[in-house]
Amino acid sequence: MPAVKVPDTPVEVLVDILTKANELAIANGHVPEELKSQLQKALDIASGMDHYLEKMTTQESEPLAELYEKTISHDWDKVHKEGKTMFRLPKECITGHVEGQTLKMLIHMCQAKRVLEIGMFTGYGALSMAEGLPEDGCLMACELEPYLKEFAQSIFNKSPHGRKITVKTGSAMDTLKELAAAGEQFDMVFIDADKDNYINYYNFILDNSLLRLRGVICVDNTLFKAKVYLKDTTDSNGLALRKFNQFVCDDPRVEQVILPLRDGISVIRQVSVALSSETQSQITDDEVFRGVMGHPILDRMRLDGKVAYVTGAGQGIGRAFAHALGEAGAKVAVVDMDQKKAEAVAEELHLKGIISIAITADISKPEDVQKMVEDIVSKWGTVHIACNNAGINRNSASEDTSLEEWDETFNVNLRGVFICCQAAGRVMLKQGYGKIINTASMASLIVPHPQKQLSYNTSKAGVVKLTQTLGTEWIDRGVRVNCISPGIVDTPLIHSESLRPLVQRWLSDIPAGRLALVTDLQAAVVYLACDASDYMTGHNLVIEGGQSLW
Ligand SMILES: C[S@@+](CC[C@H](N)C(=O)[O-])C[C@H]1O[C@@H](n2cnc3c(N)ncnc32)[C@H](O)[C@@H]1O
Repeated sequence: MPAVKVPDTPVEVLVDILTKANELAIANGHVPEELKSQLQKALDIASGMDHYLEKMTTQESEPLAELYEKTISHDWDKVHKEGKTMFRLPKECITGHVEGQTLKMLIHMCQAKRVLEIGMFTGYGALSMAEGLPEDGCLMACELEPYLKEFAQSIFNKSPHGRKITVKTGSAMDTLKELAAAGEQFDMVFIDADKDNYINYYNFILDNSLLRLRGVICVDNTLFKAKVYLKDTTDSNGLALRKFNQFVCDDPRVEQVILPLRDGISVIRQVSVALSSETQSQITDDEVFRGVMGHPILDRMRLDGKVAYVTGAGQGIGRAFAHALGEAGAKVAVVDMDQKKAEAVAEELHLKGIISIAITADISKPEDVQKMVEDIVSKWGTVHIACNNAGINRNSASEDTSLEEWDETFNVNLRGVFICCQAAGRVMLKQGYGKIINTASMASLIVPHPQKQLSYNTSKAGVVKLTQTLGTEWIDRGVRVNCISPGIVDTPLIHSESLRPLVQRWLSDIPAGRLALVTDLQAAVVYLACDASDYMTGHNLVIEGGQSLW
């Protein structure tokens, strides 16, 4: 879509002045050539900028382009004269392409899920921001004019992101009061309504905690056609914005920058305020108040810079663990007997920007395990997180269980896990730090039925005892060993011919009323892998929808 210029930004004012000066210079025979050439150059620089920004900024989506087109071609005078809008709305109100994409980028950068917009107009900014929100994100747009809600809604309905937007008509201040009374909070607030009220909106948001800790306030038009800094300004909006900018600049609760984009966008974030002596006497200023090392709890669960491996990561629980550890920031070695599966999962992680490698290893073979650990150490220097997850399950009545089946199960489930713990543990003990997370099973606590799986149950009980023993033996050298005991997980393993008919039977034994999903286990592995769980060792973390309690 061809870019339509929105007038009245500092750059546009500059272009206007330079154009006039240039015309005067050309018309006046006494102006030196050198001055004319410099003027032309200044005009080229100023007039080319907006066009270049439009061209180099990611193109807007179809619905946004339609919204823009519909807004600028609408007869706003007519609808006002017909009494459909309270005020005559200038089409230049619209945020537009470059600013819309900037807002969308800010949404991504602060990972916002809940956004508040004050002053929606036809919804260009709202839809741009909604496009940047995750699927379960939401945007509340405040707009005085009911006519605009209908206008915008017809286009929101054409976008898959439109359903994230709720429009609240009426005075924005009334809506803010309602939201505060309901205890609502937002990750980002975009203020773009009546300029005289900017300070009131801003103060209300901060005073009533409508902005969550680490949230961001963006404010539009804060350069207001350069009037905020031109000495001869008499325009009331220009003066209101000058006052607003100074107020925010002097406010110790926040930091701000004004981006000289279009008509100026202020980006404001809250900072923790130095405590006054009066407040200091009322509160306990410790790590609970400030966060351990200054980190809020969710940040303490991040695994940035950590090196992890997950065995049996080619599918099911292991794959989910590999994704979870990677999403939390760790580099992940995806280990599986099946090379293709390991490579496929490593590729999935890579597509999500997670650093990963695929390693083929049979964990029942000590030489494979040794090589696995050596490969990881030679690639990434160490191992911090060892997820010993690979396991097998065979079914047979105990009186018929062969020694082959017993040995095969124990070789992977217990001996294999021990070999992995030992190989990774040696690296970890040497560096005085490590997190080992073994996959045990609810079968370590109860005897799942009616299927018969003696060797599996016994081997998993062994994993718990192995975990308890290593967990207590190694904790004083910085290595924590814990295990996770999932209930019956909906993985390819249980879709075998023999197990499928048992699913209904199992469901009646599970208080949660459903099988576990691999995603139900992901937070647990991240928790056990992160420093926030440092005081936990030798623990069996049971995640079974309550099944072991019935
Ligand atoms: C600059 S436009 C907003 C542009 C919009 N953010 C966009 O992305 O295109 C300002 C809007 O604020 C609305 N407005 C003005 N005063 C208001 C108030 N007190 N409460 C709610 N909305 C208001 C106007 O009707 C107008 O639609």
